[in-house]
Amino acid sequence: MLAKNAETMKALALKLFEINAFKFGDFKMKVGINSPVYFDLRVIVSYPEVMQTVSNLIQDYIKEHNLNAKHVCGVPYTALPLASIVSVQQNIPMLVRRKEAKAYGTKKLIEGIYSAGDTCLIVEDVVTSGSSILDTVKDLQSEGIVVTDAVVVVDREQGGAANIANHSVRMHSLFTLSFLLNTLLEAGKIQRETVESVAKYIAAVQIDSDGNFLGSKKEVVNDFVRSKIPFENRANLAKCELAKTLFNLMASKKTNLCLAADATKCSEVLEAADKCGPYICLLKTHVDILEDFSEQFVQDLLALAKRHNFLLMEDRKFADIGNTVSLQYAKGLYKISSWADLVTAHTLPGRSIISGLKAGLNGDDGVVAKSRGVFLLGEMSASGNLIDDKYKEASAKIATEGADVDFVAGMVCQSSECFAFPGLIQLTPGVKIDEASDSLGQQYNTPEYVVKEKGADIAVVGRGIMSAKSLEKAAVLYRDRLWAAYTDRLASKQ
Ligand SMILES: O=c1ccn([C@@H]2O[C@H](COP(=O)(O)O)[C@@H](O)[C@H]2O)c(=O)[nH]1
Repeated sequence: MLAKNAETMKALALKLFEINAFKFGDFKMKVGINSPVYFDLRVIVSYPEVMQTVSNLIQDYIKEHNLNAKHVCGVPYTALPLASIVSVQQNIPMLVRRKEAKAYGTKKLIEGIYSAGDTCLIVEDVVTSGSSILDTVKDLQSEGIVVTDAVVVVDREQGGAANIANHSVRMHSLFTLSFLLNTLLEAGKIQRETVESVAKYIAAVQIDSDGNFLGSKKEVVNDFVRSKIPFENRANLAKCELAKTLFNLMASKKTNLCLAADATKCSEVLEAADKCGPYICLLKTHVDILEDFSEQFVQDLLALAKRHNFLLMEDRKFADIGNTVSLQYAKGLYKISSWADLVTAHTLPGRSIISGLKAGLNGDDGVVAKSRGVFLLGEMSASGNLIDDKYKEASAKIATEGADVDFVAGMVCQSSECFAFPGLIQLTPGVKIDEASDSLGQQYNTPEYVVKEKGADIAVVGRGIMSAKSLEKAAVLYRDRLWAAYTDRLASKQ
């Protein structure tokens, strides 16, 4: 790395983390193995300043190391725009490798003007085994083009460089995974445990001299699965300030119980909030079922939340177009954005659901987006609900990718398969100790089952507490069982 670029590199590493081009969790890789760390450099096309910085660094590297070649070729598809910028700014003619030969016409695999014997420099975004680079090298070589060097943005340090070197191509990387991890550690963005568990995984999952993953022949332990990380550590990974606050509150108060205070009189909600307040991290409301809603109720509820240290979530399940959602959130009788720390929303309208909510905070009441957040619905507990795997996957993408992830505190869902990112909170409703269902489609599971088997971080309990003879005793019982299930989950081997 050039000394003059050291600061730029560090700033870029932090920016890549901020824009989710670099994330931690439990990710399925192309090679079929799960990984605790994932790079998605496809997102950088949405950040022109990041594209410019990365391509400047590639160009500096090429000049500094005299990697002169007659052509430049990006490995499809993520590296194509980077290679294009290098080509234009350095005046090096580009070659484009097709992933599939055209079914008609020339049937060429390499587009551009070249002659056998020409040299070509490869540009790639991320290298794991190096197989994508080698596929491109093979197609270039079959046209008689000479490839000796490849510049990559990130080397995951799993043996890709050696694999490529076995085919007589030198790999040069701007970033190594270790550099990125250390930069995030130094900046306080991740903890030492994160660095150690990623390093342990990378050391265990290296490729052998035949280019195969050693880890694929044995059980790979990814101890970066979110259910194995304590809440206080997950707080450091959260992109949303409210998620950080909630994780820390859960860890310090030792509770992962959310009370669904579903009552139709304000006095009943306030009574439940006062009696159960010391044992909960979150109190969930449906203010539209209150028959006597008033501004005074909001003030009283806020005072109880402060006294007993819990957050408020209005389970509004917003689902309209952005403009309507912004008005439903901030205006009307309930002025939800002025008092609810968190709200829930369906992902049915797409990403505009989040921008609509954020727009609702642009009014003149002084509430800032940093002090608010949303839980997106990824699954429902109602039997026969219409959510399928495709919808679930798309919802998880909205929660984990793009500029608005700083507003997403977590997902309302029934299982850990819904999302992998440990900086998000899984909120699971449908929890009751002694019943499996109600007469209107609600399905229940026990506290132990939802936390240990299904990955719930916070369990939502409504009638299990609200219908009990003693609200306080019921809250203590659920709090104790849920917290014990969480500590068992952390301690268990699998
Ligand atoms: O999928 C979902 C989403 C939200 N809920 C809400 O949680 C509570 C559950 O109440 P219980 O009395 O414990 O059944 C309620 O407010 C629902 O609106 C859900 O149940 N399922």
